[in-house]
Amino acid sequence: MVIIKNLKLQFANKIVFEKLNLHIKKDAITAIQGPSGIGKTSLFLCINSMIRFEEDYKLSGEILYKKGDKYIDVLTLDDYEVQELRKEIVYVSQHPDLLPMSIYDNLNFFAKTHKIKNKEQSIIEALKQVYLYDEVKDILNKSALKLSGGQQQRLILARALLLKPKLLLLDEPTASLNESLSIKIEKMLKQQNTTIAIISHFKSQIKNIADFKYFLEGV
Ligand SMILES: Nc1ncnc2c1ncn2[C@@H]1O[C@H](COP(=O)(O)OP(=O)(O)OP(=O)(O)O)[C@@H](O)[C@H]1O
Repeated sequence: MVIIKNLKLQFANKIVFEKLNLHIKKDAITAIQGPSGIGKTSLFLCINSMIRFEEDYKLSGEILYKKGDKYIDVLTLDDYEVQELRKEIVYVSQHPDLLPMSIYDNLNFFAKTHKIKNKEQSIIEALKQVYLYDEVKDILNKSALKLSGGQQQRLILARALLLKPKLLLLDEPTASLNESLSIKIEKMLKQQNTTIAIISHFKSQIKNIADFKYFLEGV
């Protein structure tokens, strides 16, 4: 689904990674590990091309993404093509980036822009998938920013699942959750019929869900 060849990323004069080669296989879960600051989040931002919003960066190599039955190189896309790409590749940040709106509207906004069918039912389903529905069903019109860290993290995961992405990039998706919720979320992710790449520093999590593993090492 994604083939990364000889990727090099640099901010100003600092090389983050180079000669990076990696495959994200369709319908499998690929785990990305590595020490703090090695470039895991930056790698995800390269894959969905959000890196282009950063200042003073240089990116070279190839990120081949299978769109339909042909591969496109993410590095060569124009802004419109990138916008379209982000409907298929959804990134879930480790820092919940919720909008200053109600819980419901945080989902509804994206459901509308992505033209999700059976919107209301799909929103409820997504909240149930992340084990949040029972906690928020009576406060759906309250601000999402008032939720706890763990609830916010599950809400942005629900938002991503709602969009039914072809590739889901998860950056430490359970970092703010307790162990029992983390295990439930892991099981749910394992049952998804989608391609997932996940950054995680939890060895047990990687053991539980990863089909393939990569460990990023310093340059
Ligand atoms: N916009 C930026 N401008 C300059 N340097 C940056 C920028 N974004 C990230 N970096 C640097 O690039 C390196 C990789 O950062 P990144 O966040 O990708 O690492 P990470 O492996 O995800 O770390 P962590 O596990 O702590 O989240 C770090 O040294 C970071 O300071």
